[in-house]
Amino acid sequence: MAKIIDGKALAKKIQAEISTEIAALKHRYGRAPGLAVLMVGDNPASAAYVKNKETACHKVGIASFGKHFHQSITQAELELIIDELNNDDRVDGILIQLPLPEHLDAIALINRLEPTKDADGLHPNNLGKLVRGEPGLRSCTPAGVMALLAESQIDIEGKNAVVIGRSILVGKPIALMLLEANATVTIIHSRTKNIKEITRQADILIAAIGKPEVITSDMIKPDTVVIDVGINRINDHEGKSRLVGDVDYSNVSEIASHITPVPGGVGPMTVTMLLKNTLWAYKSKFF
Ligand SMILES: NC(=O)C1=CN([C@@H]2O[C@H](COP(=O)(O)OP(=O)(O)OC[C@H]3O[C@@H](n4cnc5c(N)ncnc54)[C@H](OP(=O)(O)O)[C@@H]3O)[C@@H](O)[C@H]2O)C=CC1
Ligand SMILES: Nc1nc(=O)c2c([nH]1)NC[C@@H]1CN(c3ccc(C(=O)N[C@@H](CCC(=O)O)C(=O)O)cc3)C=[N+]21
Repeated sequence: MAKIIDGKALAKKIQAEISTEIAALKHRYGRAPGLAVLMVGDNPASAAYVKNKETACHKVGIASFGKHFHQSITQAELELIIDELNNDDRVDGILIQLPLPEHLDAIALINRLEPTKDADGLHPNNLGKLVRGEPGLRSCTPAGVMALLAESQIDIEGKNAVVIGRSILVGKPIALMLLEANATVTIIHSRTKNIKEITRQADILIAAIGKPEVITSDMIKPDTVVIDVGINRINDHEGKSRLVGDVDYSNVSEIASHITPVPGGVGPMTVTMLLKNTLWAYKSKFF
């Protein structure tokens, strides 16, 4: 049976550290760190996630400048709001909740963010720093995955790491971080052939696909470390809605060496890294 990598527990531990650090710094600097989350429309999954972030901000002492806009907001209106937040000294981090409605150009909005306030690490400046191995704001989910591997004392150097998914938000930055940690990295995507042959070579397998339970136990070799980034809402046999990952947890956990559950794995770490990035941006203003 695989060891369960407990993301909820690690998130709690790191959030307690963040909270202590903020309590000390806010007196010295005269204000708390601030995070603005921009959400457009009412995608229920996004709404739940935004709420989680606000609760977490409140817990650690980060001021929340959350803004929720109607589906019909225009590109120009959002650009103006981003400019205002870029110039607002109380705001250290800004996150644009993705995906945005079709009529909006997400890339143009991300490019407009002040890179030092890009709490999600998606601005080209920050992704460029990641590619070059320079310090900078790192994407939250990938940073959360790396923190989980470190906490579980998983050896990365020289290991075969296979990442399934190549999005800018998750797959690509995870692959780069694993490379930075000296893994031999393979990226699988929807056009990859013979996927199972590749996943069976993995010492570390990261699933970031967005399809429920598609990674099955025949796709991995025994003792693989399995990190499940996927968050999928499905209806079970009784018609009840529940969250599952991209990994068939019950079967894969029989043969993997370590595995992250969904919920309680990568998700809580994403929120925690967002808080950590906001604190980092705040501190870099004063140091
Ligand atoms: N736990 C967390 O904190 C977070 C979880 N998520 C979850 O992670 C998952 C991935 O998110 P995201 O990266 O944004 O999703 P995207 O849809 O942007 O990317 C999915 C990737 O998976 C690839 N893919 C799709 N189907 C297959 C397949 N059958 N075989 C191989 N590759 C495939 C796609 O390939 P191609 O590029 O060729 O289309 C693409 O690169 C989602 O479930 C999302 O909800 C996301 C962010 C944070
Ligand atoms: N710009 C941007 N950055 C993101 O990082 C981003 C985004 N947009 N859009 C949507 C996805 C999705 N995502 C999640 C983060 C945490 C949980 C999370 O906390 N999940 C809990 C469960 C939550 C529940 O029960 O509903 C868990 O897995 O234990 C889920 C999903 C971040 N995303």
